Amino acid sequence: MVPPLALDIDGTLTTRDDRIDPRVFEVVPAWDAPVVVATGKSFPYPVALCHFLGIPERVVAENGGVVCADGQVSFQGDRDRAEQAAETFRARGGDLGWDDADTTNRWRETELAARIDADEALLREVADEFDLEVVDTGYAYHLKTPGVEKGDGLAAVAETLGVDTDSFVAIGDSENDVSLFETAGESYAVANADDRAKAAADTVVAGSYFDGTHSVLESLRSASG
Ligand SMILES: O=C(O)COP(=O)(O)O
Ligand SMILES: [Mg+2]
Repeated sequence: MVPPLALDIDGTLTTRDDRIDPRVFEVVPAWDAPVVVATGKSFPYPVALCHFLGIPERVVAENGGVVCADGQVSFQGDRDRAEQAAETFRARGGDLGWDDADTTNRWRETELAARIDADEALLREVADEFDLEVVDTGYAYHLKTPGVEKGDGLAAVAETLGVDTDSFVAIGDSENDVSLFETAGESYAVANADDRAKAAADTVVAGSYFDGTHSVLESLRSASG
């Protein structure tokens, strides 16, 4: 039997140029165990990914802020506080960096994200004042409630599914995956992962992006017989 999976999206299911690797559409729907998509992106993104993969919506979004499994959704984190902090950030000359449509934050319910070229020092200063934290995924800065983590989201999904968290294999690439790695029984960082993710993972694989993820999935599949 293959193990259940907790998969990050950006940097893990993607290519170097931020596209979903086409092999994801072959390998993930054929995986014969639950797959949880655990991301910093807002809720509609992993839901859409599950939909178009043809797999059940088992999702941790917004770094643990939104958790969905078996048709139930729950929320953790204080978006209003993040909004207030963002207002202060803007008043001091900061810019979250999105256009008017702001599809990055438009559907975000528990935190806010800033573009990776936003003023990090100012964002951290303001976050401190509002008792929020800044998480750097390499793709965006997330202004979030401390203690809301992907790992707790995975634990909640695992409980809903009646599956032990220890049986999960997690694969990811950045500091927002550290809690996921700690919660899952076994964890892998892809080669493009940041230092925190690499330090937290049981194994750092040689391949980058989905090449690395694919190699893990292949070896799990052959080990399962
Ligand atoms: O939303 C981000 O910044 C990164 O998303 P990820 O957690 O899927 O890598
Ligand atoms: Mg990632």
